Amino acid sequence: MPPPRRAALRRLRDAGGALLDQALVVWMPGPGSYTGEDAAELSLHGGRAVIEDVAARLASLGARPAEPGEFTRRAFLAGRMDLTEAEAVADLVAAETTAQRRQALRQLEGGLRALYDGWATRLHLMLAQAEALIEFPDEDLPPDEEAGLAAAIAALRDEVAGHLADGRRGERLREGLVFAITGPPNVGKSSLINRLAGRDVAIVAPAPGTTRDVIEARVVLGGVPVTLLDTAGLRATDDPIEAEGGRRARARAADADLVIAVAEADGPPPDPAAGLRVVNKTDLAPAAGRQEDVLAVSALTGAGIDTLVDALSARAAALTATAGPPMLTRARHRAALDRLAGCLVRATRADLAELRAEDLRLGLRALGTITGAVDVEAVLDVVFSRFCIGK
Ligand SMILES: Nc1nc2c(ncn2[C@@H]2O[C@H](COP(=O)(O)OP(=O)(O)OP(=O)(O)O)[C@@H](O)[C@H]2O)c(=O)[nH]1
Ligand SMILES: [K+]
Ligand SMILES: [Mg+2]
Repeated sequence: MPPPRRAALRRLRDAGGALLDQALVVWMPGPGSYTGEDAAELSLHGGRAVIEDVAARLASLGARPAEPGEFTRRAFLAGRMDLTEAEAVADLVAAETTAQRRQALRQLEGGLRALYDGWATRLHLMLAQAEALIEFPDEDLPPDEEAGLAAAIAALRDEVAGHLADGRRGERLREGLVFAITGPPNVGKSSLINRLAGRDVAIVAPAPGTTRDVIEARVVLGGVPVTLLDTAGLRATDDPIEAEGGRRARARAADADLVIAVAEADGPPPDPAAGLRVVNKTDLAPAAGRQEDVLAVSALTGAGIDTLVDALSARAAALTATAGPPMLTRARHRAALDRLAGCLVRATRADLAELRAEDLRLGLRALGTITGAVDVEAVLDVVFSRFCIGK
């Protein structure tokens, strides 16, 4: 082995002494390693045979391949990170865009951990106070103890509520957004998705009712991964296949983060209820695009497409803007914080001091499941099963 944390070139050999590869070898003794345990890293020439033969030799020496997320799981169990930081590792590995990478790194650096640990410290303090008020109701506690506790619980209740009311911006950035293109048949929805995706994802044809299935294209807008959906044109129809297309279009649009309603330049205007309104085919009727808050484009000539991309990028950025305090990034966190918020609301209204203390205790438990401070076994498999193998 080379000296600790120094890369050195070494010859790797099989059981009979035959050369397997030349490799860079790094030896990282615990506890100062990623998992806290002794670890060695081999940088091999990447060929399949090299990797298989070296892996077989390592297996014959007693090693086995890691489970998904096993290295990070061990790092968590060794106390080198909390669960929010472990999840940030998975997010960092999966990050497709700069904004996602930044959010993951911020969480890996302990942004969420600091916030939640701070809340846990305050809850512990409140719980101690609440219990003191049960144990020694008439003794020499300062007279404003009761009022101070009530104010502290109310303040945390409001902070948690504020953190939850973030428009799901952190989760949206982590998961990516969905923008659905909708409108009547033949207005050029498929032509538009092909323009925005920069490739031929959807069939374009002069006949109305061409698109039936929902067609997806992944793009990056404003640093955010966005799945664009092209949908069937909506109209009354006797054709059961087209009707099913319409049903799918409505269902997907209902779940989308943004609905882009498209209309034709010489037809009725786009749906006023949509998040973004576009008039297409302005090459045929140029005056039609001059309505307020409607973007005029031509999927055929490309006119106005840059402005549309800018508008979509601005929406994507606004839906995921994560300035200020660290953002909630996962449904798992949101579920636990919803429980905490409920406990705090009950604690502020509790008639009995004993019930108030119990609500604070339950709130602390809910918070602890996020960082991994309590109930660890129950959440570990959920967290680490989502990792890629090798991390
Ligand atoms: N002149 C002109 N024609 C366009 C424009 N955009 C699309 N078209 C044409 O309009 C017709 C319908 O386009 P599609 O993209 O298939 O329209 P769609 O809304 O997806 O249609 P359905 O899937 O049937 O609802 C095709 O013949 C296109 O070539 C445009 O900006 N200008
Ligand atoms: K069509
Ligand atoms: Mg279409």
